[in-house]
Amino acid sequence: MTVIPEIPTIDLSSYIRPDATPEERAGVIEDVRSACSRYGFLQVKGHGVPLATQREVLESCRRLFDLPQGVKDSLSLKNNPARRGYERIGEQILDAKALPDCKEGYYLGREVPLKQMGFLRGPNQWPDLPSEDFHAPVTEYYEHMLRLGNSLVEILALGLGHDISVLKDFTKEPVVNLKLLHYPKHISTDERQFGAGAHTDFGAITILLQQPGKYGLQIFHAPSNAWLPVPAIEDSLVINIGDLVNKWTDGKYNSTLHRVVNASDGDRYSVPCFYHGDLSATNPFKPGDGSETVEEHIRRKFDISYGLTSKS
Ligand SMILES: O=C(O)CCC(=O)C(=O)O
Ligand SMILES: [Fe+2]
Repeated sequence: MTVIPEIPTIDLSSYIRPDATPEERAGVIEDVRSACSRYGFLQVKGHGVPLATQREVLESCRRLFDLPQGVKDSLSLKNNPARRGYERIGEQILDAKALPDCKEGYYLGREVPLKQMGFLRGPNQWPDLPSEDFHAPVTEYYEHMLRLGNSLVEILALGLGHDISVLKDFTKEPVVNLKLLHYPKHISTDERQFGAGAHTDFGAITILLQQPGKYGLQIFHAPSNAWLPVPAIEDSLVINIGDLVNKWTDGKYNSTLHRVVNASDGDRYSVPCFYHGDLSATNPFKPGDGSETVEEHIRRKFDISYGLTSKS
């Protein structure tokens, strides 16, 4: 009988703490390496993101998605070359064999001036909510994601046997985007309906905050041919490898198929943070391998999932 494993939980404080010893850091690097090569998924605690900040950003999700539909639609990502803003229910198709996703979302990222606007970079679209209810908590969470994302890519590179200097171009001006998500209660009886259809993430790595207790995320475990639920535990963040790192490591670090079916008895909120990296970077682990740039790779996958053309 195949034993269905649990996704490992790793305490990152032994790497992040300024006084962590080289042995402690090496232990974390090895644990992350093993989790990435076995599952492509892990959970982390000791990540340094205050619990109050996590709670506030989830509250901000609720406030945003509670706005009237017309207000949300006026902030649509489809009118925005930077792809910042609102996605309505059914607007994204993550699995072409399933029905459109039963979720609504909202993309945000680093504030880039209008004159430098381009794919995945530009000014954010801010909803008309008091700053303390939305802008401030979301920005605070975002700053933590930047810091944590940078530590994680460092840990990944070290685990692959590289010096962190290989990340110079990749982390120069990294595109790191947040997506606020809302899954309404799952009421469909159609087995092709998911909150998020089965997919792998497009970028380098994803850091996911789930609303505590609101199960729904499942990852595909190929050896046991089973979908494993990922626990939604307070103060625990889920990290997963995206297609870029999968490609750059020839599958050594796997981007694992996952999907969401809201298993709770009500709304479920979550906040993935997609660390894509500098858009002009290519494979930091094998320079000059002729691979696509980060931008070419993400643009292709992202725009297809929204039925957008890849020109603007
Ligand atoms: O909501 C979740 O738990 C996961 C979302 C996800 O997989 C994604 O947005 O790529
Ligand atoms: Fe995902």
